Amino acid sequence: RRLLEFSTESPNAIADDEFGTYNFTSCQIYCYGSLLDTVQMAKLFEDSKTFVDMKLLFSPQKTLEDFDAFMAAKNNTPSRDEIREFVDAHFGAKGTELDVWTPTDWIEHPGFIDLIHDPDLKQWGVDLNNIWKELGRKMKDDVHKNPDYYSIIPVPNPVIVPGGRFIEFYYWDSYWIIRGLLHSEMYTTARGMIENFLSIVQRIGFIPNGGRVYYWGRSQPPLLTAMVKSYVDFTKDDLFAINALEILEHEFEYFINNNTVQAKGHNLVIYRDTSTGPRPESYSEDVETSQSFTTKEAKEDHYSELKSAAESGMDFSSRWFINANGTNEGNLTDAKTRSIVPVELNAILYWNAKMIAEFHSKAGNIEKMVEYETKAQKIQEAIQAVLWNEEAGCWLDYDLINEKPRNYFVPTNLSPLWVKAYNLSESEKISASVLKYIEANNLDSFPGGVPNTLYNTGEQWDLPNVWAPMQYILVEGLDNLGTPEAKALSQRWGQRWVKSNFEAYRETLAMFEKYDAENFGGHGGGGEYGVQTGFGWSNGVIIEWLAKYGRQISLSNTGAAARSCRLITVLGATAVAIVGAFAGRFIWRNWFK
Ligand SMILES: OC[C@H]1O[C@H](O[C@H]2O[C@H](CO)[C@@H](O)[C@H](O)[C@H]2O)[C@H](O)[C@@H](O)[C@@H]1O
Repeated sequence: RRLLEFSTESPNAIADDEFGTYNFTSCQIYCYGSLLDTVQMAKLFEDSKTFVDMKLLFSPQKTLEDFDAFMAAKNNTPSRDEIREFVDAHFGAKGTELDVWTPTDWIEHPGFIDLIHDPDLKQWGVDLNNIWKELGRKMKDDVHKNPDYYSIIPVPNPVIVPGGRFIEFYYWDSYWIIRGLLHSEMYTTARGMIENFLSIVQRIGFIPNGGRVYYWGRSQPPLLTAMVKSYVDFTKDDLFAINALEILEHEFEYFINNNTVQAKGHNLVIYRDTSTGPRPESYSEDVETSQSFTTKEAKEDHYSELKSAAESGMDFSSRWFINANGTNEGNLTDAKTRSIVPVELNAILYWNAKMIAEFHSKAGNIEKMVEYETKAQKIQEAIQAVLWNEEAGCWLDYDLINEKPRNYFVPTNLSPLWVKAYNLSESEKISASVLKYIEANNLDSFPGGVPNTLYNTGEQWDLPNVWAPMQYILVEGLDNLGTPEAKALSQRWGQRWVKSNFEAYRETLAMFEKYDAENFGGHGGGGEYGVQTGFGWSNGVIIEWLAKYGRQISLSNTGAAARSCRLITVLGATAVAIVGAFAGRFIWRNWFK
């Protein structure tokens, strides 16, 4: 059963038989249509996202009427300056719907700071904890009163945003942000963000990619249940999870019902998108890459592949390219996201089913617990049968077009370790295979972290870029595996990531959205927008790992050696002083008395 039906009358109206209907009126302006096309193709702004984040000065209806009149008056061919005048007269500045917000539960000295020994890292922990105050955003009351005037999706509680051009919540980013907040003991802010997501599933049926109506056709890796689990692990508030169960099940079923495909006789899940047209926030960029396609259908397919890649969170990457030869070489026109079964999405859904089963067990709903354990079991079997690759010694994405595994490294190939989506009794064997895979792909040879792929295309989710969530999946996955070798590598990679992020911070006083695998302390680049700072998930991962490794990491051996020397000097001086005092007393007593 498809839970969500997209109404044909108004493509942005989402009718969900269990969770109500939600209609983004402002989608007529921000998601599709002639106004969006005219303005975005005029390229008025350096960043295409700027226009779709601007506030409407009049109702969507009046704006559209004025636009029709404007186009008629200009013979449907207005100049760039005339379009700019229209925009100036009808739109206000971007981001005015949000106030910077100091989280009310922010504290100056959360306990994790005391777990850090190195003084410079300790100060960095303090700085990172301070950054939450810069990334806090609260919606103005007017957003709730007049939502049609904005592209922002109204939510009840303030949020922590990623930073830079990303001034609204992002779905999967929020998982690492929330874990960071929990380590910073900001339980109310974390809970508020989770409640926003729960309210969104209730209103819309699923969680869009980010907090703007123009993301309405796509989600991101579904980590809401894991956010709830993190909150409960920190606060022991089981009731919070139990009360959320209906909504968590709904999100799980949404993915299963809308994204399932068949591979080798098993049900597995892919990324996909349900909207039409180019990405509103990168409109002209998508129109440009669509030029190589001649028919309207082919262009639409291309847009869907790009938006499905955005649903994966890895926009963009050679991971999603399938060229005519069935390999990953190519460019965005080769994107075939919907034909690739991604390891992590299936692993995350397995994890969701396990966590939902666990929450049902806490609630005493035994039948439901068994139901979700069974669902988890089925997904695990499918992952093992289709995605595990004995020859490579790792899990691999699966190409549905050429019916073959895609033997290209992506950190997500190891994501089943992170969520324990494998037969735990085989940990020793899997550990040996995976460590061989890591060696064979030379993954330990990069000073700045494990890159996202081994192929440099200039896209931001390719070599040499390294991303915090991916380091997290690798490091926590290897740690979970539990063998001494896997644990040792996990610790080394985790500590290296902390040191390399610190080096970048020491030089620039900034936290970056992505880093550079080839340069210790270097930040990332490439893709369709400049590298952003802030930055939610990078801060979250570092705070968690400062708490985890803070007692062990020292920034430099030189520093450690200097401190040891100082200690020896002090001890030596004390010893000399004591011996001297005894000698003095001896001489005084025996010679002078
Ligand atoms: O505007 C281009 C794209 O920007 C976003 O993607 C990137 O930033 C997100 C926020 O940090 C992150 O979740 C995503 O993984 C990044 O690739 C946005 O999510 C895309 O939909 C958008 O097209």
